[in-house]
Amino acid sequence: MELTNGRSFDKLFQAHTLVLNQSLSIAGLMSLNCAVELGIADLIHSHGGPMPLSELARSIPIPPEKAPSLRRLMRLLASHGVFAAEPDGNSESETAYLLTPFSELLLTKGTNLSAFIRVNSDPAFMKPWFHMGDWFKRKGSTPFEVAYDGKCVWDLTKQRPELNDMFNDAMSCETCWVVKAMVTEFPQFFRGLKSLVDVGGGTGASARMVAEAFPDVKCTVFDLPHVVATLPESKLVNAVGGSMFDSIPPADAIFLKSILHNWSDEDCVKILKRCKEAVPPKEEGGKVIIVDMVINSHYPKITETHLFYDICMMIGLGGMEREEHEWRKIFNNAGFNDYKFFPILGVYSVIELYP
Ligand SMILES: C[S@@+](CC[C@H](N)C(=O)[O-])C[C@H]1O[C@@H](n2cnc3c(N)ncnc32)[C@H](O)[C@@H]1O
Ligand SMILES: O=c1cc(-c2ccc(O)cc2)oc2c(O)c(O)ccc12
Repeated sequence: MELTNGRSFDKLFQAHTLVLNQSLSIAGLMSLNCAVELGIADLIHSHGGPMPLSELARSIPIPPEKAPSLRRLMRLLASHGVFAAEPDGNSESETAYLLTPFSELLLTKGTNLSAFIRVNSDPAFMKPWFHMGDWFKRKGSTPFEVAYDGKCVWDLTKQRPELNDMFNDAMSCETCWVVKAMVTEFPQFFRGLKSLVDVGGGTGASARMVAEAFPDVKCTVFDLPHVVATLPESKLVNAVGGSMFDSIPPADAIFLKSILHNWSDEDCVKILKRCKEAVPPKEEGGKVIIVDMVINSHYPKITETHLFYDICMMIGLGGMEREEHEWRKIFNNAGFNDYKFFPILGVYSVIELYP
């Protein structure tokens, strides 16, 4: 038959479902962003137990006629595991909502990932996605640069402080979460160090966490001058402005989290050469600690996240996510022949390079 082209009707409708599903996947991200804007996770948390929809509607608060829309929003979010839904014990027709491990990561108290959701659903940061097709047909640059008249992320954030703050807050909330896990569960990476420089350390979140957990380690955050200029005075960490392509302040260890995936292979080699100049030899405890992604195919959700990030790096920064053999090539080209991969932090691996 013409329509099925030899395929079963079921197969055809599975494909049809996938096309419709993918073409509306924005509903997932933007509904999540809406939940962040409305502070729904905090409201359920303050309620202290399963929260009936009507109470949630009153606490946001929303006009009564929007309650059915809130029910639809919560139904989608619950189907994605953001919240859990159960029948309300006091009313047959109502549903009550609870937090899940996902929405616990949205609570403002503590380390939360709300700023990360906000940046990825912000119109200014979404704009480059609309220029992807156009960019493919041209030479050079990135979709971000096509969207912003040749400006890269760092040019735009330098020019627009509100975007600088939004980007840095997003990076730092996510990093706090990861580095907190690292210092508590894997302290061996930092033990014995006398000094550490967090290169591209943004708001200094990682450096502060390491300094708090290891008071003997002198911690420095090194980033572009316009980023370092926004940091408050701190007794805990030094802040140094500059470019990692020029020179990096010396230390026992250089820490690079979510830096190298922003850059091309050639730029990564340049950065790592500067890192090598900044640390003492392995025998004296020198090392570079990288926290970044290594594409693998062990867990489908992790692999999918790596591939999403890879495209995000392509549109935003001209960077990429890499497989282990691609990382090895970069390390060797930068003069590091001794390194170890530790796939221990979910989507992230820790990689130690020894000079
Ligand atoms: C994706 S963010 C990562 C921030 C932080 N390491 C984290 O994981 O949250 C990249 C950082 O690199 C910084 N950066 C960009 N170009 C740089 C350069 N040439 N020298 C130093 N830092 C740079 C940016 O300002 C930004 O803070
Ligand atoms: O999660 C992100 C998002 C970006 C990003 C998104 C959209 C743009 O137009 C530019 C950048 O950049 C990131 C990044 O550089 C990083 O190292 C980690 C996460 C993200």
